[in-house]
Amino acid sequence: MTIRVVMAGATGWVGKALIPAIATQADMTLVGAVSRSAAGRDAGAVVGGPDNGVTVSASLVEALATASDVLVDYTRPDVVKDHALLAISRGRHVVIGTSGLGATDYAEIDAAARANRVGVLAAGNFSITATLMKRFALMAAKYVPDVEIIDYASAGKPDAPSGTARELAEALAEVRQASTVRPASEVSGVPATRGAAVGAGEGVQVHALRLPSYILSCEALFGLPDERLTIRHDAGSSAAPYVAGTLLAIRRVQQITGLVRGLDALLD
Ligand SMILES: NC(=O)C1=CN([C@@H]2O[C@H](COP(=O)(O)OP(=O)(O)OC[C@H]3O[C@@H](n4cnc5c(N)ncnc54)[C@H](O)[C@@H]3O)[C@@H](O)[C@H]2O)C=CC1
Ligand SMILES: O=C(O)C1=N[C@H](C(=O)O)C[C@H](O)C1
Repeated sequence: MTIRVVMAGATGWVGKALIPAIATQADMTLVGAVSRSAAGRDAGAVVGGPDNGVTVSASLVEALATASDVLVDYTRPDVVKDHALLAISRGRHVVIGTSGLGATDYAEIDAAARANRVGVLAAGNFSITATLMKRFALMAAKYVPDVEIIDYASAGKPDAPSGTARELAEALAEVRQASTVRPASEVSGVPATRGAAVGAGEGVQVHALRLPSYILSCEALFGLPDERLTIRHDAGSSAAPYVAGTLLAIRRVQQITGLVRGLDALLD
């Protein structure tokens, strides 16, 4: 049966790439789209393609009045959690691309999804190579106890750390061995320059840079005496890398109950 998809953030950078991609998939159909600025217009036309017969809604509540299976959210950090909880309460599965949420938010979303017997698939980064970076970093953490993350993004990015860095830090914090580095709390000077510990336990230090010219890059640095390993991902300037991973998530989320975090969970 065709998967009926609602896209929130339809006219955004990622939404504009996803809507035409969904239209070319034989096993899914766009049945709803949300954008306040484009409300009332045809969703295909607002992203620069042919009409697709879907009228853009001004709110998610409005879009969910039509029957659907999966909500895909690429909106804003201050919007995504309410969207996810609303869709879950209406029995929809949810694919979360939007950044800004952390372990505590995801625990709440997981509980709501289990209570409503739906699936949620959230990934800080739906690109294949960013997912491989996470997988390789988790492998390295088995052998190297000391790791820190540098998160590079554009000057105007509204959240820090990025979804990519946050998911990576939280995953590494779960598997890391005890650090050999002097704790930031025992450093004199300006301890905040040591970054923020993200994740459970001692966490992983994350350093978020925000500067013009960056798009999004993420680096996991592992140090041992006299040697160092850097695992780095660089995103380019188009949203193309996130399309295939999001389509995969749309296909798989209906087989899940509760939350799965990270595209790596879907790769063999
Ligand atoms: N997980 C991943 O692989 C990726 C995640 N992202 C994240 O996805 C989010 C969106 O990224 P972009 O598309 O670049 O942002 P964008 O700013 O280009 O698009 C966001 C869209 O959401 C709309 N929006 C805001 N509030 C809304 C609401 N209440 N209801 C409906 N629509 C609303 C905005 O008007 C805008 O059109 C960001 O948090 C970004 O960090 C971006 C790229 C990849
Ligand atoms: O805001 C962005 O642009 C991006 N955000 C995602 C994040 O927060 O990790 C990832 C993507 O590469 C671009």
